[in-house]
Amino acid sequence: MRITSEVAVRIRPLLAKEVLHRHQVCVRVVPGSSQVMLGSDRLFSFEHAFGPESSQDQVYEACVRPLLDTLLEGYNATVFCYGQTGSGKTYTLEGGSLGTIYRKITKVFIVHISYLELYKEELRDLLELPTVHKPLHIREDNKGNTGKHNVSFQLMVQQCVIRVVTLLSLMIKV
Ligand SMILES: Nc1ncnc2c1ncn2[C@@H]1O[C@H](COP(=O)(O)OP(=O)(O)OP(=O)(O)O)[C@@H](O)[C@H]1O
Repeated sequence: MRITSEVAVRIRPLLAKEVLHRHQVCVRVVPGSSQVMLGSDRLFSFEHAFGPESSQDQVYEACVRPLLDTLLEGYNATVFCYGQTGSGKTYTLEGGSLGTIYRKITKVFIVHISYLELYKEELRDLLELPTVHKPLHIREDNKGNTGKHNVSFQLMVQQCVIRVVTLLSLMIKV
């Protein structure tokens, strides 16, 4: 099996409260490149680098759209957001009035979507109403596989992302 991956970094704009507290921007995209400069002398390279002015569409076109084509060729694809709290993961997936993941919805088919967050050791169902908190547990079976109920956790996360991406591809092709 051949696995390829691309890493993109996105720098979000300062929030109003950060501006109010006179926080300073300490990282910037090197113009015309996919590198970011931390401070004045620490350079990091990525496959894609998006500055604070980047739009949801730009991120979508560069990072998600190409996966849909490979998905239709039969490959698996995963979009994974990683970052400290408040760094913009949710915004990138859902942000604005319609986010990267949802903005292409023009027609709805029968779809099954799982949307999970793994924070430290805690699993949260992000589609659950905020008023209904049902803790999910990661369990280990007698073979040492971790999972939620009988489903391999890794497989489950992979499947839910694939389902979302499949949904997007359906929506884009209609
Ligand atoms: N690219 C962006 N442009 C404008 N605002 C943004 C951007 N990215 C994030 N924000 C804003 O920053 C705040 C924090 O973002 P967000 O909630 O997406 O972070 P998060 O990484 O999902 O945090 P957590 O891990 O705590 O859920 C929000 O108010 C969001 O609207």
